[in-house]
Amino acid sequence: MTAHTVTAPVIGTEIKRVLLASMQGHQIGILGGTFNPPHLGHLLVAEGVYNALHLNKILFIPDATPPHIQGKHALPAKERVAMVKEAIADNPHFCLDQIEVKRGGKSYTVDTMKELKRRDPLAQYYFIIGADMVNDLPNWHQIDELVKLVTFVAVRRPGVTPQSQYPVIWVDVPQVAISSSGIRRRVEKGESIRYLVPDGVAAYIKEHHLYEKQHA
Ligand SMILES: Nc1ncnc2c1ncn2[C@@H]1O[C@H](COP(=O)(O)OP(=O)(O)OP(=O)(O)O)[C@@H](O)[C@H]1O
Ligand SMILES: O=C(O)c1ccc[n+]([C@@H]2O[C@H](COP(=O)([O-])O)[C@@H](O)[C@H]2O)c1
Repeated sequence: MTAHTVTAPVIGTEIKRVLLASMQGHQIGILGGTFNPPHLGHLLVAEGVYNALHLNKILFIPDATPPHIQGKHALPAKERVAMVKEAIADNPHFCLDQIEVKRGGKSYTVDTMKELKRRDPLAQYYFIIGADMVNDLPNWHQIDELVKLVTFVAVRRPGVTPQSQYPVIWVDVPQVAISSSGIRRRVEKGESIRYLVPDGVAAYIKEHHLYEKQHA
C-alpha cells in the first residue's frame, strides 16, 4: 500500500468530521482565564472571534489555579465565577463552564481539552489567546499534544509583539489596553472602572469590596 492510499482516507474522515461538526453546531470557542476581574477586553475578543469564525458558542472557563504564575490571584474561584456570570449574562452565545474550577488544582489546558473532547467528541474547539499568551505557548504543559487537540486563535494586544512558534489563526478585533491587573490597580487607588468592566461586574466589585487593598 502506498503512502498516498493510506493518507487519503484519513484526510477524508477529518473533513467529514469537521463538516459534521459545523452542521451540528459544534464549533466551539473557548476563552480561558483568571478573570480577576472579567473586563470589556475579554468580551470584545470573545465576540470578535465568535463572529469572525462563525462559531456556535464561546465557553468562558475560569481557571482554578493558573498553571504557571505563582500567586497570580488571591481571589477565590467562587467570586471570579460570580463576576463572569455577571459579565456574560446578556449574551446568549456566551456560556460559563466551570470544568477547571470543579477539577481543581493547576488548570493545565491539555487536561481541560482532553475532558472536553470526551464530553463532546464531535466538537471542533478554538482556544482564544491574547498575544501575550502566544509568546508563552512554548512553555505550556504538553504543548505538542495540546496543539493536536485544539486550534489556537490569537488576537493582538496593545504593547505586545507576538512571536508565534506554534500555528495560530490570527483574528483582528479592536485592540483595547484593558487588563485585569490595570483594573485592580484602579480600584485600589479609588479610580473609576466605569466603561472598563460591565456594570454588573463593577457593582459586584463594589458590593464585595474587592481589590480595595488586599487583592490588588
Ligand atoms: N485587552 C485584551 N486584549 C486581548 N486579549 C486579552 C485582553 N485581556 C485579556 N486577554 C486575553 O484573555 C485571556 C485571559 O486573560 P486574563 O483573565 O488573564 O486577563 P488579563 O487582563 O490578561 O489579566 P492580568 O492583567 O491579571 O494578567 C488571555 O489569553 C489574555 O491574553
Ligand atoms: O496549560 C498550560 O500550561 C497553560 C499555561 C498558561 C496559560 N494557560 C491557560 O491560558 C489561559 C489564559 O491564561 P492567563 O494566565 O492569561 O489567565 C487560561 O485558561 C490558562 O489556564 C495554560
